[in-house]
Amino acid sequence: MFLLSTNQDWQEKLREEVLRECGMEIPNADMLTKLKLVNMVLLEALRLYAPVTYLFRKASQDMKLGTINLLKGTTVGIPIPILHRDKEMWGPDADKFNPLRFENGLSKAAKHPNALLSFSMGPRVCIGQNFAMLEAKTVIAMIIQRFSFSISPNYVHKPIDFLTLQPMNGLQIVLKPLER
Ligand code: HEM
Repeated sequence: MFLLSTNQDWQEKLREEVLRECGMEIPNADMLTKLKLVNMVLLEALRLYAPVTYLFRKASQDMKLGTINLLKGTTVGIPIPILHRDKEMWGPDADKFNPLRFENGLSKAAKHPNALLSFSMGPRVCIGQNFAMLEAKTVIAMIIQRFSFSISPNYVHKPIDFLTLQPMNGLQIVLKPLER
């Protein structure tokens, strides 16, 4: 909602897509798979503001990680926001909101196919990721069908890691009902 409020052009593109694929209906599974732009915007939001900011792993044995020697029992913290804004990995516009980077799919968006770590990866990957994406797509689609929205002048941009990443003083959005 924050990124669509501050990028009105994308809000309008998403509204066109949602109204084309769903009309004013509650989106069903078939419709949701057709919401490509909504998906791209959600992936870009998960890149710029990953809700889980750190992954922690413990070395189960002595090992070499790249050039670093890790002793058994060492805890490694993986700072997702730093990796998600790495210009070498994502390109010079890594700090910018650019959903088009996901145009050719998740694995082609960055130099490494698994660069997006919002849901982690490997054996402990988030088991709720497909559900979370479907839920978010449905909610965004249903809001965008009914309202245009912008950020309130009272909003102060202070993302804070409080178990998950959140806006420190809330996210004040101004909603305007769309006439249909
Ligand atoms: C945007 C929403 C979500 C995000 C960003 C997210 C992110 C993550 C991340 C990063 C992990 C790995 C944590 C780690 O290994 O340290 C994880 C694990 C997990 N997530 Fe999610 N998650 C989301 C939604 C959900 C939902 C909706 C469910 C359940 C319906 C769920 C269930 C789980 C479970 C059970 C694990 C543990 C998997 C394991 O360790 O084997 N998540 N999630």
